[in-house]
Amino acid sequence: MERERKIEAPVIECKAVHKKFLNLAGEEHVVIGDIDLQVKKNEFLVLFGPGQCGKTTMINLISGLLPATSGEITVNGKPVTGPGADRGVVYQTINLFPWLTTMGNVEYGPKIRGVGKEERQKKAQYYIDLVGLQGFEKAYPVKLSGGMKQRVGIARAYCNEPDVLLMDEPFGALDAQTRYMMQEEIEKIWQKEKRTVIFVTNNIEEALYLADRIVVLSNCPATIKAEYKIDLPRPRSYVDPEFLRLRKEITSIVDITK
Ligand SMILES: Nc1ncnc2c1ncn2[C@@H]1O[C@H](COP(=O)(O)OP(=O)(O)OP(=O)(O)O)[C@@H](O)[C@H]1O
Repeated sequence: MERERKIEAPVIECKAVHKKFLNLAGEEHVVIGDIDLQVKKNEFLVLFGPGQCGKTTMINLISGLLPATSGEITVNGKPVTGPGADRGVVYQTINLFPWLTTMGNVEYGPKIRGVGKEERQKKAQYYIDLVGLQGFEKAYPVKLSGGMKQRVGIARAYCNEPDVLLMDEPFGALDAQTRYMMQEEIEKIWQKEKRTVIFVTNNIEEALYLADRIVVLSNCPATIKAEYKIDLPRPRSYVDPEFLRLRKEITSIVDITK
């Protein structure tokens, strides 16, 4: 019984999380209403919502970059009080170090944590191979396409071996074709190297392709509008009738919140 309870304990837990900012006029602007959210181990959770609803703010709160105004966020039972190696973040803006090669970028985290060269480069090579960048270890970001840079960002996040991966519209800046390709890639990577993921998008196809569960957020201030458990077999087809039905249903829910 005790063992079962432990297996079921959520990796990420948000309890009545509330966030407000002061705008330039000094007025309070509530961005996150009270959000309660639990994410299970190795679950691929998609936060889906309209533009400017507060998705990035949620990622910043869970990553520890921003403090919540009230409420509590825990990761593996420990309150989030700032950034930590247990949470890796992949951003839409590809923020690689331009002066470092692919290998240099991917091994960066273990390097600053003092992991020896041989061990960290072996680990980095594993993740470089995992994201399909073998042969580009010595390339600098300037020589890589947008999709390849995002692969480096994913390998870099994975190389820290975090419990949780937070992905904030990682494919939002890519062209449509590359975006489809990267959706397929991230699904394969996650199948091979399971992690607890929170993935932010405002693209319903992307959400349905990737999610175990989609949490639909309302317009700002963000609250949870609806949740969908997505049981479609993987890899998914964008033209599967159930995929298309869910796409229509979820899109209509987002529209009526406007
Ligand atoms: N540091 C800040 N100070 C003041 N207001 C902020 C701050 N960060 C975000 N906001 C405001 O919070 C609201 C939600 O922003 P956020 O970036 O979280 O939304 P989003 O859903 O990620 O948007 P998008 O889909 O366009 O990326 C916006 O109105 C934004 O201006």
